[in-house]
Amino acid sequence: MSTYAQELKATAKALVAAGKGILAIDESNGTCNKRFAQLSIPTTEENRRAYRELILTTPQLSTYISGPILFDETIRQSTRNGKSFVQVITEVGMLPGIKVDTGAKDLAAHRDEKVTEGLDGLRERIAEYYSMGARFAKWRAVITIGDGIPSQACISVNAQALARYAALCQEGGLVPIVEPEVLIDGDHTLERCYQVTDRTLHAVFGQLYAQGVAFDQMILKPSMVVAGKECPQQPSVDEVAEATINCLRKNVPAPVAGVAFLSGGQSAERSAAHLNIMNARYAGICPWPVTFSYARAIQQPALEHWRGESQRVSEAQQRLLHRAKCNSAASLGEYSPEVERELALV
Ligand SMILES: O=P(O)(O)OC[C@H]1O[C@](O)(COP(=O)(O)O)[C@@H](O)[C@@H]1O
Repeated sequence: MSTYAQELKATAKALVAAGKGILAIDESNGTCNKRFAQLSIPTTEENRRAYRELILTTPQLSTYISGPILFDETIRQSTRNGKSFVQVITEVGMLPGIKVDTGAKDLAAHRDEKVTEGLDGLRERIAEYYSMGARFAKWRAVITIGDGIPSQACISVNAQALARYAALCQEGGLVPIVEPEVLIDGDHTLERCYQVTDRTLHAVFGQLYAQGVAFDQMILKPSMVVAGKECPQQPSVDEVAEATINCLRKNVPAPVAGVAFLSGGQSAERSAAHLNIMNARYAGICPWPVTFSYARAIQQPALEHWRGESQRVSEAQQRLLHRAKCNSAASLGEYSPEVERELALV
């Protein structure tokens, strides 16, 4: 048992407390710059810092957000006035998180498949992040659906790495967020996504068990069971919610502290609607809280409004808070068109 067991249990519980979710702002510089470039925002370190300051200083953010996940560059940054971001986060009662993987790289001998790297030196990096104030971590594995893929090799190596990362985190006092993302890219059906998610979660929990990871001290960050973006038969919100809950109930052990979804390229409204039905209809039969850990589905409207202009910060923050509030409502099964429309009244 980890010497941090009690602390890890308390942290994991706090991350998925009722009405709260996790805010993923851990885009690597490459991904953050890509999002900036799409909106013609100059891709500088100062703009990344200013954007993260906008997010982290949003008034009332902690009403809906238990903790933000940061990137290595961000955890070392401060506000314009010199207050470290970690201090900004902890002062309002949120928990600082950190992405510790170093990215999904091409998997040798397997075309179009990826394996996530970052295990070398991870024990030492975890110790440093803990001493900086981080209390949870994240590692994302990527599973692609396509002709003849995913291979069992891709699923196995990613599941093994996720479990090695999770065990190291618990040893070092960080709650691991275990994120196996089945990508939405492609024209596959909902059924195919279900099969692949089922295989993936089965392998991931097999490895977590085999490597001694404590389920009540971790959070699962899965993708929802959806049809591929290019699939002509798009399922209804109800179908996605039902398939996703069925797949999770089949594979996720009851002691797991919580499930916090990624948004994976779904629209902001759609991600909230799916999460809402899962909670409104199925909360009673799920042994774990079901909430959000979105990046794009919370940030995108704020980023599109800000566009790098300092005079738009306050309105961008209103947009961010609105999405956080909508998803908080969805995590309670209380999201509605009225909640969605509230921003117009601000
Ligand atoms: O490719 P990167 O830079 O690791 O970023 C991937 C992003 O995907 C996420 O895991 C999920 O984000 P989405 O909710 O936008 O799908 C984020 O936490 C992370 O920022």
